[in-house]
Amino acid sequence: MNCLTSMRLCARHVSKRPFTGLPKMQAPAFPLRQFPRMSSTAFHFAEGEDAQQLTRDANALLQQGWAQDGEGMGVTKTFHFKSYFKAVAFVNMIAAESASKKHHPTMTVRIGSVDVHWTTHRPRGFTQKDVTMAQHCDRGADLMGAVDPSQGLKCGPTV
Ligand SMILES: C[C@H](O)[C@H](O)[C@H]1CNC2=NC(N)=NC(=O)C2=N1
Repeated sequence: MNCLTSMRLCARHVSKRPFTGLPKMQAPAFPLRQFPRMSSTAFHFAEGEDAQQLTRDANALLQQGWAQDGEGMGVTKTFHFKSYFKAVAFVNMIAAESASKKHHPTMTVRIGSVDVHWTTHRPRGFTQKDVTMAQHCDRGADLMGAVDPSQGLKCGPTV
């Protein structure tokens, strides 16, 4: 054991080494602000919205299977159908209401399902319009025979 590996202080080395202070703090692997988001219940309401009313409505939508989007700016839900034709008919039903209300969702159509996302672009955020349109989707889905996810048409071989 020499003077560097032992815990004993060696006057020869201690005196020759300049004091460099405490070891530098290591930066975290990623900036703390980019830490993965915990699931959050904070919606970003657009300017001018009635926050109390919108909070009640947003919570009711969450109870109906809607989920907050990643930014808290809107809500998303996937509707399932037994045929592609029904999925497309559902999209058209939403499209008709969107044209009439001048409020448009982002939709992804799959063989037996439709993803719907409601948010408001101007003013930016979640609004009563998104709530009204999401409620319209739920009513339309019931009328058009939306099914449980397990019953929806899936791509691939049937077993
Ligand atoms: C002029 C027109 O009514 C606006 O651009 C509408 C169109 N559709 C819209 N749809 C959605 N989702 N958000 C909007 O802010 C919006 N604005």
